Amino acid sequence: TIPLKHGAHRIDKRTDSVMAKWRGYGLGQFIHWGLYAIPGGEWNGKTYNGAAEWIRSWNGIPKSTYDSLIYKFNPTKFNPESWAKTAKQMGAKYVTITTKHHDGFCLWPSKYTKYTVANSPYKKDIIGPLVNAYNKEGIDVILYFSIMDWNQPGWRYEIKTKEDSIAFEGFKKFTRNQLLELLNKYPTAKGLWFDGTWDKSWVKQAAFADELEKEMRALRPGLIIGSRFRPDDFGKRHNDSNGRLMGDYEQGWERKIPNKIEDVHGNDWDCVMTVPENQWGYNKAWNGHIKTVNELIEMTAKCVSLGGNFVLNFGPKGDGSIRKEEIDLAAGIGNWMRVNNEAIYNCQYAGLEKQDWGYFTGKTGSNKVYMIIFNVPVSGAFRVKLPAKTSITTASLLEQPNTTLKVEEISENQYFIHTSARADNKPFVIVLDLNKKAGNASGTYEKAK
Ligand SMILES: COc1ccc([C@H]2[C@H](O)[C@H](O)[C@H](C)N2C)cc1
Repeated sequence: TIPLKHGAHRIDKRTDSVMAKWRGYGLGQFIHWGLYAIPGGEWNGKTYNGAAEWIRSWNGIPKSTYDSLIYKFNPTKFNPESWAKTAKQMGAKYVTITTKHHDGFCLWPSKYTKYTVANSPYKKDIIGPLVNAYNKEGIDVILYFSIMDWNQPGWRYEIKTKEDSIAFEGFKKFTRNQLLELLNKYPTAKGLWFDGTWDKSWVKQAAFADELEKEMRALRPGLIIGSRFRPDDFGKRHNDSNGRLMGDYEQGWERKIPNKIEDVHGNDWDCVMTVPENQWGYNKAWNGHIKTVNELIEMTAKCVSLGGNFVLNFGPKGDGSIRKEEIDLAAGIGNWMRVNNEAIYNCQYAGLEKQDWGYFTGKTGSNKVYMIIFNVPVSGAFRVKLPAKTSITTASLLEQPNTTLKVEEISENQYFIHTSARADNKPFVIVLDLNKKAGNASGTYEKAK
């Protein structure tokens, strides 16, 4: 291996209780909210074709015009309790909230810049009431923070001159100040979700980022920081130059889901997903394919079946209300989660061979395996293949626990589970009680060779 001073500092998954709780969340909510929600992807009757939260980078709106949107930020319909209730009803166990996106506008009254809610007509802190409202609903909060900050004069895409490096040193101090400010102002935040760390300037800051990460972890023991924060000695991100994961979980699954367990490389991970193809901030038009409740339930099941969490993004409007389509999706997902969340919460990769009818999830530390069914075979029988010396004690419908299902042994460790035809076309769950934990002895997946 290549000797690194600032590579991964931990080889395997974290084993502490804070991370174990994160591992079991299953379903989360992402909130992208800021000045970009005011234009909502359009300006002067023209539509911006990129992601709405990137509209400042479009030549359809002058940068100074965008920056003066701070004087229009007055979300009269902002109601943190109703946002938190929507997430609770959906079944989200954690929420990731943008404190500052790339445009540099801070949703908290930061002492280190004027470009915050404090200098908007709204005046008040947004992050504090959101953290409190979500925590009151029993939902943990992760703070999204963009290192790249288009509002900061000291930010540089690349450090070319002496002047650049002096300016960037000031920017690094500013960044550290804001991060410590966030951790001190919102002590119940469980983690930080970093973004905007791909620029040439930042990937040269291995030592600074390593020091800062250590300082934040010391300030907030148990803090969860993903793979997208710091570069290693050679500027490698997400995985260091020895292929080891930086941070506590893989953040690379953005709008994509792994297809097989080998793709996960034995890491913790979450998938952050947009409802349209690629819009995080509020976008009026919402062109193209808008994902349905069933699609989103299947994405949740697929993520949990491969040992990850699924985090669905909401883009509240500039006035602070959440659009009806998102409210309806949250309600639809919640209706399914209310009945079936036992197959999602505190479940992991079951270590069983994937079958066409859907996804296996395994209850952490138990012999229970769930079959989340999306494709009913024309035969009506659901194939299950178990490792050697593992057998099915009982099979039942999660929604009707006392109905045992017929289990037909086909051959050594292969079975057909039979169920009667179902009226609705909703995904459903079969629960298997096995005679011992599925997969390998530890029930968790061995690191990919
Ligand atoms: C360079 O292409 C990018 C960079 C950052 C993003 C941001 C999005 O604005 C959103 O915040 C997402 C989580 N993040 C990766 C999207 C595309």
